[in-house]
Amino acid sequence: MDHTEVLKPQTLEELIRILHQIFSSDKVNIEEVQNIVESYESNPLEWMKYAKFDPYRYTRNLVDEGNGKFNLMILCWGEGHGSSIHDHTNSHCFLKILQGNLKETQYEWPQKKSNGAMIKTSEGVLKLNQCAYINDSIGLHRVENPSHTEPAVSLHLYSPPFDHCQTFDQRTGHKNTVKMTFWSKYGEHASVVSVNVGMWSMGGRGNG
Ligand SMILES: N[C@@H](CS(=O)O)C(=O)O
Ligand SMILES: [Fe+2]
Repeated sequence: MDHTEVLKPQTLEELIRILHQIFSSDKVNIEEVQNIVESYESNPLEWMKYAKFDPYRYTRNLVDEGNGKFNLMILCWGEGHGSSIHDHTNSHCFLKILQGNLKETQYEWPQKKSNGAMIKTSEGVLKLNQCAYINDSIGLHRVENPSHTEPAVSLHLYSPPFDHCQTFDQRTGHKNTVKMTFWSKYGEHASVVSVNVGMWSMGGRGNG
């Protein structure tokens, strides 16, 4: 089916329906997904039930499991919160701003035996409703809420879904594998026991 004529989704629910259709086929048209995700106009009333903040780290809140084809989640970034430099485990990563701004810095993969500072390839600020795309062949990135007064909220789609990634030390290029977990699922707070400590190594104030 050709989706290029699809009208702009009027609600988050409609966006999710369209994403299910698109990802039911085996070939993903990156530009098509990016355009549709970008054309949804963020309405906080539609996503606020997923937007759960932690005072110290960004949170990952699962919205939809995409029939096994993708994970759709809402990330909540308090003032100054950021991720470590990381990869995306061979998946597609779409990142849309629902509220505030996020700064994205991209890096080259470090050379196998290198032991020096990682090379920055680009830097930019993503604005409301913008949708960025990255995958491992484009490179690595770090995402930060640059504001010290405003929180930020973003919508992320990963296909295929993954639950671990590699993080990198900016000064040495050394890497670690970390497990990624959800702060909440479908708007319900994940129980305290299921919150894995692994996620803490991804978040923080841009330390990694
Ligand atoms: N890829 C990160 C968020 S970001 O920094 O792009 C995550 O899923 O937690
Ligand atoms: Fe990322």
